[in-house]
Amino acid sequence: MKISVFGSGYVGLVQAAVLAEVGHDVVCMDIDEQKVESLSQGQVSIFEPGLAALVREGLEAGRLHFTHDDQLAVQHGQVLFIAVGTPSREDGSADLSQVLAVGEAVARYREQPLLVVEKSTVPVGTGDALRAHIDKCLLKASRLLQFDIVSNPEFLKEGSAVADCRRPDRIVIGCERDEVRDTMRDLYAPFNRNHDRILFMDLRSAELTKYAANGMLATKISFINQIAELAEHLGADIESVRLGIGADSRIGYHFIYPGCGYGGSCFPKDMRALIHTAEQAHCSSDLLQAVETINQRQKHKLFERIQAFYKGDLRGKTFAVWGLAFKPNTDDMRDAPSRTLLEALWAAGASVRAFDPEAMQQTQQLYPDESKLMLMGTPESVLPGADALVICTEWQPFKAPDFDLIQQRLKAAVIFDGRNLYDPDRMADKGFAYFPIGRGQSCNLPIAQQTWFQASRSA
Ligand SMILES: NC(=O)c1ccc[n+]([C@@H]2O[C@H](COP(=O)([O-])OP(=O)(O)OC[C@H]3O[C@@H](n4cnc5c(N)ncnc54)[C@H](O)[C@@H]3O)[C@@H](O)[C@H]2O)c1
Ligand SMILES: O=c1ccn([C@@H]2O[C@H](COP(=O)(O)OP(=O)(O)O[C@H]3O[C@H](CO)[C@@H](O)[C@H](O)[C@H]3O)[C@@H](O)[C@H]2O)c(=O)[nH]1
Repeated sequence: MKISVFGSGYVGLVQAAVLAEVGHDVVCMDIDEQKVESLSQGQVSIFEPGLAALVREGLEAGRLHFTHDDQLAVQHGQVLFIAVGTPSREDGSADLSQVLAVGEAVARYREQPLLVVEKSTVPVGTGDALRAHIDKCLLKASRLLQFDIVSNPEFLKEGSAVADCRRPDRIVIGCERDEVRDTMRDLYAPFNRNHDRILFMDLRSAELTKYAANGMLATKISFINQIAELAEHLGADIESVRLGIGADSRIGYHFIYPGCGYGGSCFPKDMRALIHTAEQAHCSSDLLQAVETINQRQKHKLFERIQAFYKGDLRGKTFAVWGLAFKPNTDDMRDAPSRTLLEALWAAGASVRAFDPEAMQQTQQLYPDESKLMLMGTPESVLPGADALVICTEWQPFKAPDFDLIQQRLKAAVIFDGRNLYDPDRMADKGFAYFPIGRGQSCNLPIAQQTWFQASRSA
């Protein structure tokens, strides 16, 4: 099938490459000329396991093409995916200007019937608004076009985007006509062989499904982080609690890892947009707001812990940071919790030496001032002379490090762990002052709480 994909970011590029892999003839369009140029030569600027090889295979097979010519791209496919950005506006709502711009290109250049598929995450009602926008543009240009709007939200996770697209848990399709359903079923047939993963529904339900999925996942994270805070204050261990609740199959082990808050390009933005949508619809959004508030607090947790340990004076101190990307296996720094930490440390007069296996270039572009941030080539090289080690992202190589080496190189054996990678008892045995998240007595409680805790234990 001939397919056009607008946007060659994490979603558009992966979708285009995976569709080309199964035999579709795909043209991927982006307004970023430099990106198009590099992609046409098989150079992928984002880090996503398996993606670069897949793009090169698609190019070599002649089934994947990149262009910045919107006319060519609009005219190519019988199905056109919109995978452009939908960033937050100041009031939290989703900025749909990139989506509407694609609609304008459709109205300007398309002559044959077309399925316009929303792949971007867009608020409920966007499908209707997009249809009205295209109709308005057509009317203005005195043109006629037969087109349908389909909602087909994307659920891929960064770091496993190719695998998620090849084997989706479900394929949600919101549309209105049987003929459209048949085309979408044909398009996704290679991904739907072993059991039927396609869920057809109406447009608005499909749009809401995407936000509800992210809302549910974000809620799980803020829930466990709130319980982690409680565990700290009560002298309980959140890691035992996590296992204890995860064993209940109704709860499960997924997405209940406590940490230094959720980040990335999706959860924070989509939670804000969902809250905005609820407000616009005069519905309550208390739960969603609480999830966001808890997350904001959680992102400051590491800094607060560090500040408490050094009694509020961080001037002249240096911190070694492991992990900058918002999660492992990506180089994405969008809304990464590490950024909250770095910026707070700098504001308090400290400097940072940091390492991340993939996000160094992105970080360098964001924070070029070397007097504040020194980016080093290995995890070990950030340690010499640093006052403490801080862990923001749970990359594999950080999970079993050489603790003797850490101890030798740091000024003092102090670790603040935003991802609970190590066993507190073993760390104490090794002579570390170790501060994880939600692990009872190891969490550097303020003195008043420690006194209360000790008193309540001996009572
Ligand atoms: N990143 C994820 O993990 C993920 C997962 C699921 C859904 N989503 C959603 O998918 C959408 C895209 O996300 P992303 O992370 O791929 O964004 P991105 O910023 O990585 O990529 C968007 C791309 O669209 C291009 N673009 C902008 N306007 C354009 C236009 N008019 N025509 C063609 N290209 C245009 C940009 O140059 C950019 O390359 C968002 O709505 C996001 O919420 C993202
Ligand atoms: O138990 C957990 C799981 C995740 N996180 C954090 O949550 C954030 C998001 O993680 P993840 O969901 O794995 O990454 P994303 O790539 O942002 O994917 C989410 O956002 C995408 C964009 O909408 C959706 O498509 C995916 O289904 C959804 O998982 C990261 O900062 C993680 O560190 C935790 O703190 N604890």
